[in-house]
Amino acid sequence: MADDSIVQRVAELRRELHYHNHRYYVMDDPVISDFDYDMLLQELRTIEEEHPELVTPDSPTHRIGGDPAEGFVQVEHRHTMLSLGNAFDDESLEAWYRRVRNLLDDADFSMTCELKIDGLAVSLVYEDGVFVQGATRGNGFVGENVTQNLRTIRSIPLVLQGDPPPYLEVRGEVYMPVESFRRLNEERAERGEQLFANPRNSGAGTIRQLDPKVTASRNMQIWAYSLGDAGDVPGLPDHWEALEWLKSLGFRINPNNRLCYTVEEVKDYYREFVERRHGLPYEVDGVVVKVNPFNYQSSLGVVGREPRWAVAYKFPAERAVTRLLEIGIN
Ligand SMILES: NC(=O)c1c(N)nc(OC2CCCC2)nc1O[C@@H]1CCC[C@@H]1O
Repeated sequence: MADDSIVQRVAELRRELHYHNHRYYVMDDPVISDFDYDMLLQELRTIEEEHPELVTPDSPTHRIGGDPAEGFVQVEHRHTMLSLGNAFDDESLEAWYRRVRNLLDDADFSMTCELKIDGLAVSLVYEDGVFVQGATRGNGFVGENVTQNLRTIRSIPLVLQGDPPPYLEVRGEVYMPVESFRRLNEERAERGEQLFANPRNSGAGTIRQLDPKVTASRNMQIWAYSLGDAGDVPGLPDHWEALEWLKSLGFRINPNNRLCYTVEEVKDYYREFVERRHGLPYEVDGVVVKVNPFNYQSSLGVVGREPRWAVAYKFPAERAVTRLLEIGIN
């Protein structure tokens, strides 16, 4: 049985490694060298090998899980994962805005504008601050349990910082960065294998791999974009505060999110990213506009599976050839 000093050292190493993992993979701002990080990880691995009774599932040494799964177990989402209605031009965005204002008796309200990441929506469940279950969106009600694969994504925290509630669900979009997609296709071309059509397909395929080692070998990332349900965390007045709070817990929140107070500001944000979208290291297919205050979200409610309080303002479609040339495939 390990003596107290070993148990203390293991707890200290885990705290340090989760912190440095957060600095490197979530903040992209490491404070120690890769070498020093690896030394800490190796020290923990050595102790865990000598004292297997100390190993815990949330240990930073266990990001790349066990054996390949036979298939995926289904998971029912505690709160339905909603879809988004689309707007394709300023008129339909303004029509959405007017409908919302009418339903809110002409109240003023702020809106969050977020880039619509072109990836795979996932649900992350944490109990007592520890990552316990990850699932794909599926049909919105039932998804696939892909916990082992999501654990390999370094920007998904295994242990939360701050003071999380006993149960917390967070939603995010998992994606393959464009550069990783290009490199993956280069390797596949060299091996004469079939190429992936785009980062979204290769990302979706990677998350639905049966073998977590394959997922771990591809540089998948996540942007967290909402709570599972605003009701899970009483005391947060609106979505913008919820995103700030999620960031304080250790989630990776997109720095381009913007709080807007008028539909003109929303249009400015949209036009800014029509220009900037191809300079981003990940694919986006529009802007998600959300009514910010939670009380307004709940009074607006949901129609079918689409919230009245959100809309996806899509970027104009592009000629596929131009796109392939732009990301360097010709
Ligand atoms: N893809 C995204 O970046 C994104 C986002 N930034 N924010 C949301 O908010 C949800 C919450 C209520 C309805 C949509 N959804 C997103 O993606 C959705 C998930 C399922 C279908 C879309 O991909």
